[in-house]
Amino acid sequence: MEESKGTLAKKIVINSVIAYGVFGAVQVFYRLWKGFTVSSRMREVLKDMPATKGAGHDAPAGWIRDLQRNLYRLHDWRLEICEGRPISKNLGFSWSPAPYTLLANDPAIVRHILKDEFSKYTKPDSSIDPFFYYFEDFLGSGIFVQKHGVGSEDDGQEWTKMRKVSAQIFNRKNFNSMMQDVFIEKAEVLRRFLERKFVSEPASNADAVDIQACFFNFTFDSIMRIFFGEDTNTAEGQKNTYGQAFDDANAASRTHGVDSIAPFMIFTTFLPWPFGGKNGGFARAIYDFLSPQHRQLRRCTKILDREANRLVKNCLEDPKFSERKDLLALFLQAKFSSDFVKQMVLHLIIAGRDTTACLLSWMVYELTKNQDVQQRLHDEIMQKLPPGKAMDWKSLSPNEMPYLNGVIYEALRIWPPVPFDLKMAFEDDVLPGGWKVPKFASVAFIPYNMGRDPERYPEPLHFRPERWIPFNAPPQHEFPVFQAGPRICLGMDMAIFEAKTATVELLRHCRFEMVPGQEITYGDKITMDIKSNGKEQFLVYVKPW
Ligand code: HEM
Repeated sequence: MEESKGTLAKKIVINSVIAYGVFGAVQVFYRLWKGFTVSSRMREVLKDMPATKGAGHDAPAGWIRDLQRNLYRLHDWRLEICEGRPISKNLGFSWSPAPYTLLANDPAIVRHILKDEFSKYTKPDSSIDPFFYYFEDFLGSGIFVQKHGVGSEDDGQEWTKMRKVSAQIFNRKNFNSMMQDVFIEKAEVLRRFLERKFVSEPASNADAVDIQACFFNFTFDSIMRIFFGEDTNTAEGQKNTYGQAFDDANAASRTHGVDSIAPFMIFTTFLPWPFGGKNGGFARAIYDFLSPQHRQLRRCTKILDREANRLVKNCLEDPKFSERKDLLALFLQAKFSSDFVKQMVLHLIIAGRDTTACLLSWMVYELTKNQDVQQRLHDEIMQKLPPGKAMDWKSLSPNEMPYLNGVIYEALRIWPPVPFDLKMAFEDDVLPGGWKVPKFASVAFIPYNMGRDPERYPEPLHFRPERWIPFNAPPQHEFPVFQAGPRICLGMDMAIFEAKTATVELLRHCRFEMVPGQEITYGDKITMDIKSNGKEQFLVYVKPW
């Protein structure tokens, strides 16, 4: 009796293992078959579109090796492989819909995906794109990762709500005037800090200032006050828990996202549920658990959450709550839940802080390379807005300060803070020019390439603010540095105003010179920062005029 019970249990175990083996094999086979069918169809639809330029780029995933070799100069590589083609393709794997990417440089196509057929193209699906999956892990489900249109489960209602609420608050007059005062005050703090670093000839390396770090501190301090009503002073070296956790989480989500591209493909395609499958199953949970980067991400998101709770609580308990004009208070006064508000604010920080700091860093880089431009800009500032004269939206407008405006636009053109961006097609489509797009292909628009197109901008690498005088705002789809269409950047005016304020305040007093011996390139983040001799920094000497 005992023996037959044991034999029965053994049989059950063996049969279960066999059944699971068959079930698993069927799953994997089904996924491969489905992936193969979808990707064959994508290739068929794309057969008339040229591949990007490069050996092997015609073959499925044939460009990946070339990409790996060129990662350190990614944007210039893209410029070369797309040259002269309104759109070109990078075919994905034969057994998966990922990563089929179409690289567009033609304004008509950009307009089509971002505006005319807006509802067909949205954020990539995190079950196809691991990078996006970890971005969501870090950012939760705020405005940046919300889908719209046919690719979203709620027909874009959540995104519409977030966009509406933030747009109303961004347009409020009192919020805008508060913003203006904060930027001016924080720019003054930075200027005083830099004046303490003044050097005379000859300067030594010990006197060098990492101006990029200064700009990241400036934009962080400004945003903390505008969004949270919190007074931080990282510009003068003060440490800040929220800022540190934010930077560390951002870096960890990116590194872990890139590292997990290959394991993600294996878990989702070759492992049966529940060990693998959609979103990677247990295998992915274990992989994440064992990864130091992912542990770092979890640790930081906990800190961010704790800090955000503290800020929300302080705000609600503030006796002056009803008079406060920071974004957090405005959201809470409008009775949005604190969870919604925490996410919104986190997204606005990621949207607004690094982008503007990158713009200012590249602008100073160009000013150090083009001392005649720096001199002319200083002259305009001393003539129109000398020290002591107040700045506001009007006095910084393109009409009042055309050269300053030209300098900012020229920096945005050559060094767009978001140099590359993509959307995923959630329906078959046909682009202007007759190019067919299959469902699940990603379509990228590339401000870096478009700003360096010699037909639109002759001698594109020459920094010439005069190109923008007199100023006619470029059509969004021809200059998609802030994106275009219904999802155009909400903070565009704020960013340009912030950059102008800082530029005027600094250039009134300080002159910048590049520290010699730096090999300047860009980093590999979503926002393009400066790398000098392999480090994320840009060293300058600060001198009086
Ligand atoms: C030079 C500075 C800036 C640049 C170049 C820039 C660029 C962009 C780009 C390219 C996008 C589209 C991203 C995507 O959905 O794929 C975007 C979206 C957005 N930006 Fe900016 N941005 C800048 C500054 C700011 C600032 C200061 C804020 C305000 C906090 C801000 C708020 C937003 C928001 C909320 C979105 C999402 C809009 C939506 O999805 O509906 N940005 N920005």
